[in-house]
Amino acid sequence: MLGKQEIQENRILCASGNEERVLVLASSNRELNLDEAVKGGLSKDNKNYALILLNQPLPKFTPQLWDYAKLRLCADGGANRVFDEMPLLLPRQDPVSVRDRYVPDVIKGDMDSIRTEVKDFYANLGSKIVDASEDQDTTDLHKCISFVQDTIPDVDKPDLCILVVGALGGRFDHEMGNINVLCNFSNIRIVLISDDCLIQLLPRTHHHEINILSSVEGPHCGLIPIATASAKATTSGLEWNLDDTEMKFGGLVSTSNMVREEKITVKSDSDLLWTISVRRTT
Ligand SMILES: Nc1ncnc2c1ncn2[C@@H]1O[C@H](COP(=O)(O)OP(=O)(O)OP(=O)(O)O)[C@@H](O)[C@H]1O
Ligand SMILES: Cc1ncc(C[n+]2csc(CCO)c2C)c(N)n1
Repeated sequence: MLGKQEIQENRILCASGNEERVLVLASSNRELNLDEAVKGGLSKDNKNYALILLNQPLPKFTPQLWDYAKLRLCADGGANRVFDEMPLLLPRQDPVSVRDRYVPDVIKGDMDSIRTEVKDFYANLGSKIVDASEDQDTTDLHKCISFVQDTIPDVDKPDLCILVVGALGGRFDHEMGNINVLCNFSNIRIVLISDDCLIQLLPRTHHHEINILSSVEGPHCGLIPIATASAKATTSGLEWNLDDTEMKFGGLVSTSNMVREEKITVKSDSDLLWTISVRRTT
């Protein structure tokens, strides 16, 4: 019954305790936002997110997300991106020392995209290399999420969040595969982040309260039924709210909606994707 569902606060990306969203601010104003994050209680010790980097151009705030992550994984060719692009994202630092400092904890995938020199480089610096080439039925992102799920101690799981960069804006089959992973692991808080938007799954099992940090995100947003039609979805805080409204492909899906309040509430009888734009100031 919807009325009895537990409320799931969206604690992905807000100021105190929701620092990843603050870190996304780095795309517009790095100094201010990191200050803000520290004021919000940010320290390297209280992070509980894993960062997964895919084989796509790295968003410009990747170094900030990296610095505060508890575990950093590259999905196969994602390691090439860290090797090639981290020095470019930090142009004022010595490229050799950037490479030596930004070493993934884990590289996992079917290993058909990572270059040998990159694999050897990170293996020598202590990365755990997991060759899962025998599995040709799940994507490298899926393999990495499984790794996190199997590795994080149970005590940390309730707060676990996985941030994924490089999931959007590329090949459509890959993008759909990446979104499918949100559905494969609907019990884990996974956020796909790009320079343009965030995407996460809102499972039907919860009522959701999404705290908007309007200095970094919005106003454009969307709610999209993903696995099946939503017979009834109800929202508050949006320009075009739903009121026990049906949503389905071939009918209504809520795109080009706008955030109107700091807190958005969502309930639905089927899983929905929530997406919101990331602000650009440059
Ligand atoms: N163009 C893209 N768009 C979106 N996601 C991508 C894209 N390319 C790669 N990825 C993501 O990065 C992960 C690792 O990429 P990589 O190129 O190593 O995968 P792959 O399995 O070798 O891909 P391919 O299907 O091209 O053989 C993929 O599992 C996917 O999640
Ligand atoms: C029905 C079906 N379609 C596509 C693939 C191919 N595939 C899906 S994930 C993956 C691994 C990519 O690293 C590969 C090759 C499959 N196995 N089954």
